[in-house]
Amino acid sequence: MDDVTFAVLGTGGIGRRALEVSQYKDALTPVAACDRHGTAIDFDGLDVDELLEATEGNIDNEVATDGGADAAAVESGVKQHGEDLGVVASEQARPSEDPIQDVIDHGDEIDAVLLALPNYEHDFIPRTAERFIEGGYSGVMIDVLKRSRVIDMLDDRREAFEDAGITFICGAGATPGLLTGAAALAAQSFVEVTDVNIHWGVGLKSGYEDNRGTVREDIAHLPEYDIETARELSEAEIEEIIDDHDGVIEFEDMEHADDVLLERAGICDAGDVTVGGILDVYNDEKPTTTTVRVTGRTFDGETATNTFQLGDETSMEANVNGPALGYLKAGVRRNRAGEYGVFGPAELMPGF
Ligand SMILES: NC(=O)c1ccc[n+]([C@@H]2O[C@H](COP(=O)([O-])OP(=O)(O)OC[C@H]3O[C@@H](n4cnc5c(N)ncnc54)[C@H](O)[C@@H]3O)[C@@H](O)[C@H]2O)c1
Repeated sequence: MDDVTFAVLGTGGIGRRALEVSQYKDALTPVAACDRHGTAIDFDGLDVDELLEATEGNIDNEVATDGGADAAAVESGVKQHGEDLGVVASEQARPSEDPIQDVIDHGDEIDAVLLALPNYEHDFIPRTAERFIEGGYSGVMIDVLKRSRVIDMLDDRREAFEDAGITFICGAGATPGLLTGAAALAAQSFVEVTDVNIHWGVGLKSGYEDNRGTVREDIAHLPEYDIETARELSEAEIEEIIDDHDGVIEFEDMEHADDVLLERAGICDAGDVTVGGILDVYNDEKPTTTTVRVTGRTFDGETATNTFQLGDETSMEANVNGPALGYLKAGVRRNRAGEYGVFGPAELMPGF
């Protein structure tokens, strides 16, 4: 594959690790990275080591997207070791009033854009995609979002993506993402899939501080919260919730887009997919083995369950960013072949 230049929008817990993992993938050159405060751009390739070192312990994960920081964000205080906030701590970055626009303005030199942005506002990623369309971008866009409803919002823009020449890959992290793809592969033994169960275990290897955005969004999946109420929680309230659960939070029946992504790939009905998991905020070790179970009927009348498990040693960061960058490359191949529109991770696997 020819060289692929890519940008990362959001250099929080996920975006920073995406830059790091990209160093181990062939033909991928990170040329731009931004957060809410600034942009680093270098078409010879960003110095990822410098950027990671400068932003270590200095992640901007304010509870804000483009709506401005609110009181909870200010109170949370970005963990800072220098004068500069987030990516601008790197000598390669410049402060910016509109970092995403900086990337859009250089879009003709960027083959793919990885959106490692928060999902506090469900339409933030679709709106960001629209800005790329308006800015004349034609390339690959890929996100690692979790919520089912956002897939529909992206689908609503399918024609606009097609007209623009954009190949949009949605829900391509770990779950949804890697595990959705695994379910699609496991389903190939069957002529009818009756049940897909995804149960994940995450121990936060890189620690709570670096993953505050993801933990807050996960709390929104607890029955007593939603995305709005989780957004309003102060840092102290989040820590109280974590303590109330002794650091181990269990989730059932989550709104994870694996369901709609498997349905749109024709594998099963969204209603036949259940997702749950256990998050251990304070420990490296996974509280349970991440397992995908796909149950179905074979052409010759047997009923069986195909099971896929992740190794317990694989971190959340490894399971999100390896697949995200792999799907990014798959997207670039499609884009270069002239295939545009919206694709989920299951559609990039063997189909029915
Ligand atoms: N699919 C999966 O398996 C999976 C797993 C983990 C996380 N995620 C998702 O990944 C996303 C990112 O998570 P995270 O932990 O890195 O979050 P984070 O809060 O640590 O980082 C978010 C980044 O986005 C930046 N940002 C916000 N608004 C911006 C704007 N207007 N312009 C430019 N940058 C902006 C912030 O500055 C920050 O750098 C979340 O939506 C999370 O749910 C998915």
